Amino acid sequence: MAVYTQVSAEALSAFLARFDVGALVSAKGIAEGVENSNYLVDTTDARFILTLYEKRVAADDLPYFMALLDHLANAGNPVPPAIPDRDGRLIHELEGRPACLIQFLSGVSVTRPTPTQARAAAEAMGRMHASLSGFSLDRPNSMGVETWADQLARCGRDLDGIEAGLFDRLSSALDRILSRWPRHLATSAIHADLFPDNVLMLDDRVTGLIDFYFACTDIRAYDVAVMHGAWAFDGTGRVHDAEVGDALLAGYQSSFGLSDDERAALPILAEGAALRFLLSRAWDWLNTPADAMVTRKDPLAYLRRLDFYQTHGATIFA
Ligand SMILES: Nc1ncnc2c1ncn2[C@@H]1O[C@H](COP(=O)(O)OP(=O)(O)OP(=O)(O)O)[C@@H](O)[C@H]1O
Ligand SMILES: N[C@@H](CCO)C(=O)O
Repeated sequence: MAVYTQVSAEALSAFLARFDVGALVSAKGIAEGVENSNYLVDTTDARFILTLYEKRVAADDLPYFMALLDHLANAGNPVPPAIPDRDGRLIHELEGRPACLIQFLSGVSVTRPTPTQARAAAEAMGRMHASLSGFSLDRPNSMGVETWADQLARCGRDLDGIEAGLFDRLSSALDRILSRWPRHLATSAIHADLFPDNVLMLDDRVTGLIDFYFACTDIRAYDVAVMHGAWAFDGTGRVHDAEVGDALLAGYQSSFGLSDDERAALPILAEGAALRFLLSRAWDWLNTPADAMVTRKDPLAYLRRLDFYQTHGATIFA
């Protein structure tokens, strides 16, 4: 569940009174998501998402995220901008937390994307990248390549409790990735976490790209690599779905495209993306009690992707 901070009806009514959005009708906590507290809020005028930012989202980063969403929404991308209050403010405080009232988008996230849905989602990512060429704000990637050595070190030999030999395997994977990382490729603002649960769809149409709280400046083609790892495998990471992977690349190509250098770098970018999610999941695995309310995500599902990309990356991205 993801409602860490309870909001009283009184506090919510007073909060909504700062906006031109009508009066409170109902508010329900949303179970999905693990990072922030989200509520579905209905008013006499419309439906909204209320997000209270918990500890993983730094309040100082919110202006960047909100500017990015605003830029993308103005360029016609299906992303949910924050609603300004009567004074034009986007970022507020509620129940002691930074909070934003966000446009509600219809659609549901798919759990097992079809090739057609994957193609549509990657097309939407390509259009987003096209819109970001004029976006000038910067945010370093807090989970980027420069952080992986520290993340590996802080997990340390505890990794071997997840799987025997894991620390050594990841140390050599990291060496391999760092020595080949394509630092020369074009950078841009990227989403950096465009998993199926962050894409809302109605049938085969993308109605929303959400959860921009890892967005940052990084190698643009890395966004494609993250998406490939998240979409083109089953949840365990054991089964690679080549049709979905090919559809993703075709969709991205049709709306934005990869240069020859970017395409050639996809295998190592995909290894890096697999290591990034492996490390964050492993840290959470080691530091979240097994009986916590939040479901821990399996780090080994990303070890399997890492192995797959090391063995087959050059072939599948050829
Ligand atoms: N703008 C929106 N319109 C409609 N539904 C939304 C919107 N934003 C979020 N949601 C719903 O709330 C859920 C949680 O949102 P989100 O993924 O942003 O949460 P999070 O806690 O940051 O999660 P994560 O674990 O994915 O980082 C989504 O799965 C979706 O169902
Ligand atoms: N999408 C991430 C969690 C949020 O970053 C994962 O599945 O590990």
